[in-house]
Amino acid sequence: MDVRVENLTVDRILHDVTLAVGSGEVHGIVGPNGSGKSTTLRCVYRALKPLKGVVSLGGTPLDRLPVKESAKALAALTQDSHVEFDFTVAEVVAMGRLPHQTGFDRETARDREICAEALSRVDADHLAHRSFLSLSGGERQRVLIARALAQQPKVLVLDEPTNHLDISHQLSVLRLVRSLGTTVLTVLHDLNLAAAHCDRLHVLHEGRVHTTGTPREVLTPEVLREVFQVRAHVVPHPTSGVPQLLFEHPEVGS
Ligand SMILES: Nc1ncnc2c1ncn2[C@@H]1O[C@H](COP(=O)(O)OP(=O)(O)OP(=O)(O)O)[C@@H](O)[C@H]1O
Repeated sequence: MDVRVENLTVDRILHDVTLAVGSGEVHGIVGPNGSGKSTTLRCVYRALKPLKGVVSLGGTPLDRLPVKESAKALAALTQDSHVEFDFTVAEVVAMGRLPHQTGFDRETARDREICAEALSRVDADHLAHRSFLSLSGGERQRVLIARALAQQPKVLVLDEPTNHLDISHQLSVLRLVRSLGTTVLTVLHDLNLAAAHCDRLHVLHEGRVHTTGTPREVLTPEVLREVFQVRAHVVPHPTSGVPQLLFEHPEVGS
């Protein structure tokens, strides 16, 4: 299922943001703090109604898609994905199945199987009976990713999914996300991870799309200087060839 964002405008925050994610592609949104990345995602997962512009899922504008349908199609891991009450991890992941259930439906054996598999994919099956609130930041993040996977969405929207994760889990979560074959739109702060794991990147700057393209097209010293105000060397990764950035220390050559 493809995602189209056209001329998205949110009062004083986003200005005519347009981007498209092809079905099954993994796209990253990158940009400095406050550039509008989370606000763009909020419009996609329907937490925010734009002043102007349209978000479409599979060619249908969100305002013509019943909430239940978009909840089935799209899962979001957000900066506000909080769990307030003392649920167990298994209960939190089971919430991912709710859009697929109706009325007084009870959880089926298949639901439980899907949830167990989702937990196992993020290396968290051993946490199933723990209280969610007792988990570390990284463990919580993996459980919230499992909840999104349990939803079996066609589109995954992720706001900094590697937050709190150690390097091994950062890599395994991004590899997993890529292996799903699901359409993914993710905000990532780490530009090297974004280059390695995304098909295309959209660089946001002051609420506008500054540049869009493959990591090689987008992550140039010029864009990094103009948008992020850093000096960087771009070198090919020795095995994968994807661009990787080496940042210049501020006092070096300044
Ligand atoms: N509800 C709101 N009311 C007023 N300003 C807002 C609101 N939501 C976001 N903003 C502002 O809009 C700008 C963009 O915010 P957004 O969270 O989209 O940025 P971001 O690129 O995700 O930033 P970060 O990298 O720091 O997470 C920021 O200046 C933020 O303070």
